[in-house]
Amino acid sequence: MSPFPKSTVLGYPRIGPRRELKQALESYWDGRSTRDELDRTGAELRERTWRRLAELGLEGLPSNTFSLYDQVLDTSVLLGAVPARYRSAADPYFAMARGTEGLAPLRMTKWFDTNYHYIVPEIGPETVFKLEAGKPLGEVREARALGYETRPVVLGPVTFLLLGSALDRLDDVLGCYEELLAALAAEGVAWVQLDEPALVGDRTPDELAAVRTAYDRLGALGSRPGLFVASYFGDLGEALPVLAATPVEAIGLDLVRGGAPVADLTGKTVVAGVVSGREVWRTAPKRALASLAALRASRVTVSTSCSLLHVPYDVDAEPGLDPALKGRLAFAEQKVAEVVALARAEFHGAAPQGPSVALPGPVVPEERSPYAVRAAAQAEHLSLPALPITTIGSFPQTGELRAARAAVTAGTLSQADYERRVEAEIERVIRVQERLGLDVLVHGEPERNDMVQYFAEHLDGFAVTSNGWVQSYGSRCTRPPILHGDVGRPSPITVRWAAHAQSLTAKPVKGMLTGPVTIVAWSFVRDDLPLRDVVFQVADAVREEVRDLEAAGVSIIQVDEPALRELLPLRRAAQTDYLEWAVAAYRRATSGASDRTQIHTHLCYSDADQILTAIDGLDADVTTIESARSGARILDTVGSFGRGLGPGVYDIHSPRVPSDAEVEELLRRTMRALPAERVWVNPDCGLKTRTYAEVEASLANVVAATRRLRAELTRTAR
Ligand code: MET
Ligand SMILES: [Zn+2]
Repeated sequence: MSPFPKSTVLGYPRIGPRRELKQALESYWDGRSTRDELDRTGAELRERTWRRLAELGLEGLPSNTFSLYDQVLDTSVLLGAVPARYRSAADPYFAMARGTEGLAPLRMTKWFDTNYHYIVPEIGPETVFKLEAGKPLGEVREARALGYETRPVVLGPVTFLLLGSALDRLDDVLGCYEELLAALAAEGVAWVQLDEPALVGDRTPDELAAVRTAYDRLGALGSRPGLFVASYFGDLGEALPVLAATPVEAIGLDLVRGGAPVADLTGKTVVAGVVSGREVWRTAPKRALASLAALRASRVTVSTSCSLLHVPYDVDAEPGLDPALKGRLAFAEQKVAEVVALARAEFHGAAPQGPSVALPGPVVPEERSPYAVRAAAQAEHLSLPALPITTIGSFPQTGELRAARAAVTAGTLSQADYERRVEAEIERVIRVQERLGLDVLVHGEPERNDMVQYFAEHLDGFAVTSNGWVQSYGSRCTRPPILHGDVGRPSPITVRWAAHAQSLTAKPVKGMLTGPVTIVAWSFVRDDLPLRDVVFQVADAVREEVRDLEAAGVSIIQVDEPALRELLPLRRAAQTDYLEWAVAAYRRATSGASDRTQIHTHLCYSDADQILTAIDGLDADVTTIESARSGARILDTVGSFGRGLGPGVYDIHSPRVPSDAEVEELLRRTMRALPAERVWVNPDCGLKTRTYAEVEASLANVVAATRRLRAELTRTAR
């Protein structure tokens, strides 16, 4: 077996340095280009990545890290786990990812504690696993034709099955992996990378036994490539000795988030993740070299702590960043260079230091009255109908709006003209909602490029990038701001837009803020302060904004915390502490509101079991939460909290317009579980990725369904 290369990365961004893949996908989905054209863009991006990694001096190049949508979905396809209902679609792959006219997409959820979303494998008793190895083999051949030998990266069997809640199918799936390894060996592939990030969480003895079974069995294969099992996002803990006792030749460790391995790994290659794939700060060379030196292994390879999928491409594509800050930053390209330098032990000099530490003041939230008192004050102040209909905040981000923002940046549109356009868009959004008959209106967030970036642009202590895109799901990317110093709010941020919207209508307009945990979760954060202190600084800024909105006459304020679960530590031992301070930060941000101001919060997933107490602890008057795609479970859990609840009545991730009958059915389900006076009606999430045609048709059906149920309520009341 050839030795493992001295330097590698676990994966690389794939959306393209100028988001070429995004453009190509969206053009294909809109029917403006062919599948061939899409595939050509894919091939160009793969070629560019391999060439760049080789130019930078990286020895071990990965392949099969490209994906047209998602690497977990690719694994479902690789193993033949394509549910029967998608097989006859024109393009089954994208039908699973995005749905079609008549077909809902597969479920999507967040990838461990990142903001990347994957498509959840759907595995049932009827699933027949069958290897379809075209993609990994194709990429190996494609790279070889360009002169590069690569290491295909495939999601490992244990993590794949855990994500699909089907570990009982291990035996069947291992048959496919055996076939895959044999095919790769026949192709002359020296090493394969099997990703097992699920092993850094708490695993049961049965699950650890599955790890042993899987890798003993794959290791026993006669003809196979070297096996490199990569873990990331934390410490392998108990899984490390299990894995080390199997015949796998190389083990990948996240030495940024995880601790130094206790096990003696003599006989193995350790692929040491000392360059963070999650953060944008330059690697401190002393620390990295010390972790490398501490390893007891037969061979050590320098690597990233996880795939570089989670950082942008290139700091040098950021001419607008302050040079002092730039000197502290490393994006994917710079991180590859760091890996190479560390592997050559040529890493000299210290990474430049950030600003000095400033601690936030003492945390003493001023509590609001108990819910019953608040609810009475709000009922009197707001006089809403039964089953109030609202939305989550954003309305379609039209091409005109995006073009106008680009024109301001380019200097061809004045700030004043831009602001007039935003006001016109707010008026349009208000009129649409009035015409449809919604009860609590929103201004539509047209001024926001993004729910975190917009706040970052208006707060001290943050920098924003112009090209720092990171993939969130499918073709969607975000540009996480960089929180590099102390946070402050020099002046009100959203008040003028909310006040403008309220001036246009007699109905209540809900003010929209992003919560402190989410702002931090979706930013790259300074690493010289505990995360908790950073979140409290942001909470104080949000608190000032809440107070100013209230003072401007806004009676309902939504503070979104869709990322609350995302920062949850993967291991239970650390979770309680996190949830305590996260809840405290939210309450600090919202508790300055008076009793008659209604505080809403919004979470975009229903798989909330781990954080139920925390959601309760937020003490929001109304919680809107995703639920349309995932059944009634939320009703049994969050439904028991005794405050307002709006389980989403339709999925906004797909262009599909829900029928009124469908919405009615979901509403009936909610009303069987909750007293009517606590039920709110709303979509699963914000509408900014949809078109006006989709939004108006969908909301019209929501209103029709709600009105039928309201009429029934009035009849039973009589
Ligand atoms: C990801 S949650 C989004 C909430 C935000 N208020 C919106 O509607 O876009
Ligand atoms: Zn949402």
